[in-house]
Amino acid sequence: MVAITAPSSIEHIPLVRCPKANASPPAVIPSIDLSAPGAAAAVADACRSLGFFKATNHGVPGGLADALEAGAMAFFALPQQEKLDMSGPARPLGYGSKSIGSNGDVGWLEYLLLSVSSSSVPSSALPPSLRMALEEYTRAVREVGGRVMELMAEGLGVAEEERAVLRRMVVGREGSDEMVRVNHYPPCCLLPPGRDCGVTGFGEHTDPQIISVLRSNCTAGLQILLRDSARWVPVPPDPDSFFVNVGDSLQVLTNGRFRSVKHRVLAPEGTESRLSVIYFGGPAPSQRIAPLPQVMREGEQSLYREFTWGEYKKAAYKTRLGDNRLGPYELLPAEEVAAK
Ligand SMILES: O=C(O)CCC(=O)C(=O)O
Ligand SMILES: [Fe+2]
Repeated sequence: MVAITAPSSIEHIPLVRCPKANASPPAVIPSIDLSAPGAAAAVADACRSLGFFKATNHGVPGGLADALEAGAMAFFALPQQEKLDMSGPARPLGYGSKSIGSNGDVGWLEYLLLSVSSSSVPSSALPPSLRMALEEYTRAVREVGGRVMELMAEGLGVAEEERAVLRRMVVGREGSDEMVRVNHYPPCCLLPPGRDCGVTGFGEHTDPQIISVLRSNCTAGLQILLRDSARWVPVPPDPDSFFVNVGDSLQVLTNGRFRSVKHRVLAPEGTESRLSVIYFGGPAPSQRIAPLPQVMREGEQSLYREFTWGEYKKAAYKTRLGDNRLGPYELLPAEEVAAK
């Protein structure tokens, strides 16, 4: 079973501007049919080049996401105080509005950040229908994450009997650190439309975990950074598919073969809200994060000083969203790591 728990100031701070990404060919985002032969190679290619791809044919019934979306929109429509009373202010878990983390990052959004535990009984006071929808959805999406991690291992050339090496760090592992985040970006009309800047919904960052699996409604806003050309491109929404992000920890576990993807969200300017739900797959706090022996070539040096997930998470909570959180752990100058 999947249990969702939400422990406990909401701050109103000035908003920041987000450049609109240049229009670019939509085909730039790889779309991978998870059930097709060759999926493992396509996943590895996408994780090497972009750290990001769209996953189709994932087996999760659309009804689960629809139920969650309905429950989440009903929750976000409640008066502010009720939302806070139900889930507590985000510290970092709980209900947050405009402020992300505790280091001054702000965005045009409200959100619920919840931990997912495989054993504990849900203690959150969220409306039961929302909690149930979250649990069902998370159970299904975690499996997608697990399958993708197996494909990643296969695409990295890990021997068949060890292909569960990444999946086992997260899925079904006692004490693993899985979280789910529901982001609601109401339409923002603070800036006149047609300018080359909008309002930041969620500032640029990489996700610190191993993997993130995102699903949104039909409202656009997500952008990713193409590392090679240093260009931000919009990700056209697709509610029937999932978007997979490589997280910082996976970058280290693969000794830089896979690269975590910088991404951000521009607040919607039309009449429709954006609603996204992200499953974050993190390992147990004691998990050592260092290049996997299964992927290292003979004599290959680690590019990173090793750390535990608990240490990295703690450090991440002390930094700003856009900081290079892996920087302090790099053993080679950043340019050399980027050139690898
Ligand atoms: O809402 C989105 O589309 C992305 C949000 C995000 O990157 C995050 O919650 O880490
Ligand atoms: Fe993110």
